[in-house]
Amino acid sequence: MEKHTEPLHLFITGGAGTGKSHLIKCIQYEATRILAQTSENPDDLTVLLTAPTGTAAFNIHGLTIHSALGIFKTLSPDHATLSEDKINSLRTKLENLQILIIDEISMVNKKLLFFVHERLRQVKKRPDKCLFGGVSVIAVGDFYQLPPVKTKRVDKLYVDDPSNPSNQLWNGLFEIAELDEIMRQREDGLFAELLNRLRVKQKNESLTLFDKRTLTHCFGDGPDEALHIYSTNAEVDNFNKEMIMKLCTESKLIEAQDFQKDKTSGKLTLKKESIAQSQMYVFQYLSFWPREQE
Ligand SMILES: Nc1ncnc2c1ncn2[C@@H]1O[C@H](COP(=O)(O)OP(=O)(O)OP(=O)(O)O)[C@@H](O)[C@H]1O
Repeated sequence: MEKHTEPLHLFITGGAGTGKSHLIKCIQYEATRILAQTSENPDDLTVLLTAPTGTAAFNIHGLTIHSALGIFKTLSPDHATLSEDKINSLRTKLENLQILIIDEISMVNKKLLFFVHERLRQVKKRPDKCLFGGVSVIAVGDFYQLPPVKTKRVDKLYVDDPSNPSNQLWNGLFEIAELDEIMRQREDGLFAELLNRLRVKQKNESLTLFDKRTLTHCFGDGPDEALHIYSTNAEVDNFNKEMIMKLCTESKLIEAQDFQKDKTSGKLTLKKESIAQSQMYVFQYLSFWPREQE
């Protein structure tokens, strides 16, 4: 791989289960291996795997964008530039970074992407116009999935708004690659195709008769150990209770003790009323099982 190739801006998209996360792990592995050959120190961090939330980052064994690039959650303009001290310590970690991978890009808004651009530019000591400081960016995700929190429509990445200076960081810049084969349900083609149709459906569009039939056909209890998904908490509780009763043969009554802080002394005191409530709660669940003979 040439050391000074033009930076890549690639958006990999596709519906749920098409293998986006799987693919980026492969890209990270291969790119790290290849770039290690051109680095002076093979242990240099050349590829960074990130996601906008902790859960999404955990799923790909990566870091959150905020922690990886020293970005504050508030995204306040005061923090767009880091102090020299902080930027230096970030620079020691990222000075050889060549590829930034961002998973779940649908949850990133224009402001956050601007902070990413700014931070990389500072780390790489590049001028304003140098997009993402010359680092290649591979964004992965599906705009039909979760949107960014508390973001107006115009601040969403895919909304083309030339009046917004951050618009140029996404619209017209990223090349699109689409994965169109669902890998997660690959043994059930009919169901996978139905999921693809649901993906692009509007709330006010009703299901076709064919799709309704396919879904009805999917109803069933399945094996007990399989993950069950219900639409209400009451149904979840019922199923959990049933399973507990099936699996547990012994019962124990545990007395709960609830404490509260005394406003005058500041000490914790036992709360009388709620003990009864707690006991009832425990009893409600445990009384289904046969009690031990006293
Ligand atoms: N090329 C492949 N061959 C076989 N299995 C694959 C392939 N790509 C992905 N998978 C499997 O398909 C499942 C879904 O993949 P993955 O989680 O990467 O999809 P995704 O597009 O990121 O989904 P989501 O949008 O829901 O996060 C995983 O179990 C993964 O191991």
